[in-house]
Amino acid sequence: MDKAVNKTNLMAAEITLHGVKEYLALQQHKGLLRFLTCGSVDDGKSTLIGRLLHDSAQIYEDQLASLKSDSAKMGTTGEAIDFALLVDGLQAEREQGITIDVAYRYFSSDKRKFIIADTPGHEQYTRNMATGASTCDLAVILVDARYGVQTQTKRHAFIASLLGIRHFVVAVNKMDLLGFDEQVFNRIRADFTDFVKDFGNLDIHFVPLSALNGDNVVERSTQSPWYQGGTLLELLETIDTQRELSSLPVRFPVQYVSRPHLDFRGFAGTLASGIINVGDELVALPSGKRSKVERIVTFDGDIQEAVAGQAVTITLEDEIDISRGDLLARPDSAPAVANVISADIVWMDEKPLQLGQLYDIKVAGKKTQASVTAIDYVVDVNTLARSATDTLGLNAIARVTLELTEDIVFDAYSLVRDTGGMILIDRLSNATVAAVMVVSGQHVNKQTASQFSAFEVEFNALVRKHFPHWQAIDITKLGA
Ligand SMILES: Nc1nc2c(ncn2[C@@H]2O[C@H](COP(=O)(O)OP(=O)(O)OP(=O)(O)O)[C@@H](O)[C@H]2O)c(=O)[nH]1
Repeated sequence: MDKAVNKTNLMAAEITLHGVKEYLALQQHKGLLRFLTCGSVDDGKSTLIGRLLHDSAQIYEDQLASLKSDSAKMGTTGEAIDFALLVDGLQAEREQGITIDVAYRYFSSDKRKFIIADTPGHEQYTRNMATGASTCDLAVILVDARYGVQTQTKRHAFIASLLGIRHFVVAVNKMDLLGFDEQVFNRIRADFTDFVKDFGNLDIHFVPLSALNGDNVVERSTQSPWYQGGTLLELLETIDTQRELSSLPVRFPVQYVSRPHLDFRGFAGTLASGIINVGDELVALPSGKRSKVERIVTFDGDIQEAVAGQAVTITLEDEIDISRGDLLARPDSAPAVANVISADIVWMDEKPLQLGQLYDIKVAGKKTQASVTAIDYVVDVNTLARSATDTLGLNAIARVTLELTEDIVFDAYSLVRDTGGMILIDRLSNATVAAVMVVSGQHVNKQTASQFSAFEVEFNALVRKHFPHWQAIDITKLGA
């Protein structure tokens, strides 16, 4: 007998218990966690996701019936259900060599709603992983207990942390094959912790599990009495990723100006970080004009307080000129402006980066132009070794200097993703060619900076990097 109640039955039971209205209200107010799953081929990612969906009763009756008959047909797991078949769409695509994108799956438990970004683990899919990671708050990194921390594990951890993920769950899978040996688990924990020690302040959890048998996935296992932590689902339900955003400075990128009639002028968007209350003084950037919050309007009516992640429309007491792409912040913690930025980038286009070429750049609803004027270094994603280069190919990760045609309001990506994350777009093909994570920025006097060609700026940067003892000055800072 299956231990999981299937979704149709569970929903019916919950609705009977609470009534339809309460049920819908309950669903609506559950928190949302977006997480990324990554692992190498055969680590058991598909089995784990399938197991998670099944044991948390996310499978409809008809899905379960076809899963049972497919499992019997394939015969890969004997009498048992092959949970990997649940998430096989992606695999089929991979075999056919079709370009893989991120597969998003949705499920919910009593406590939270989840969106899983399931990304392929191969090195050639770095851009897909980066795309998936950019919207996630947590990464589940699968490790096959038999092989421990592998090169791929390190690559995944590096890319996830580069894309701003601070919460990690390392799922040490296939522990059943090693008799749930605590020593194996401890070694993997020590190896992983050692590898990420320079990645900043990370919140890392480790869980020993068997995706195949369901140990410590949703149900607590009797095989690992030495493990005191939560099951994978418990961790996903309880790790707090939201609070951090609310404790950051207020950043409200204006997505559009709402003017349904003459008496209403509101600024709609999603609060990227911080908390806004009615009556708070805000400054509009780049204009620098100030006003106070008059109303915070939502789909469900007015509210007094908006927290990070909420989509709201804000009206101000004064008529000040604000347009799409502008940003609202508190005057005492407003972000800086810059036209020269230092950033980590993931190159996502088949066509290599051209130094000096003008690309469109988009940040928090604002679009302008930028060129990469220097590549400080490119990172080997497998060893993290840095080297010099003058171009970047598909999936390359590098630290670069970008020069923008006008000032933008920005934050470091590590502080606020929405105002520190940008994309570069090819102006002819309109393809997204790079994800940009800002490290720092500065305003450079354009008159002075534009005296120099892109080549001169790049050459100057190379000289400064490789011959620091010459003490060459930074020409981009002249007259700043
Ligand atoms: N013994 C054991 N086998 C497992 C476990 N989890 C997965 N497997 C087996 O490992 C093999 C690979 O599992 P998949 O779920 O297909 O692995 P994957 O990482 O999704 O593989 P790709 O999709 O090819 O990247 C299958 O034969 C699974 O049955 C586990 O916890 N214990």
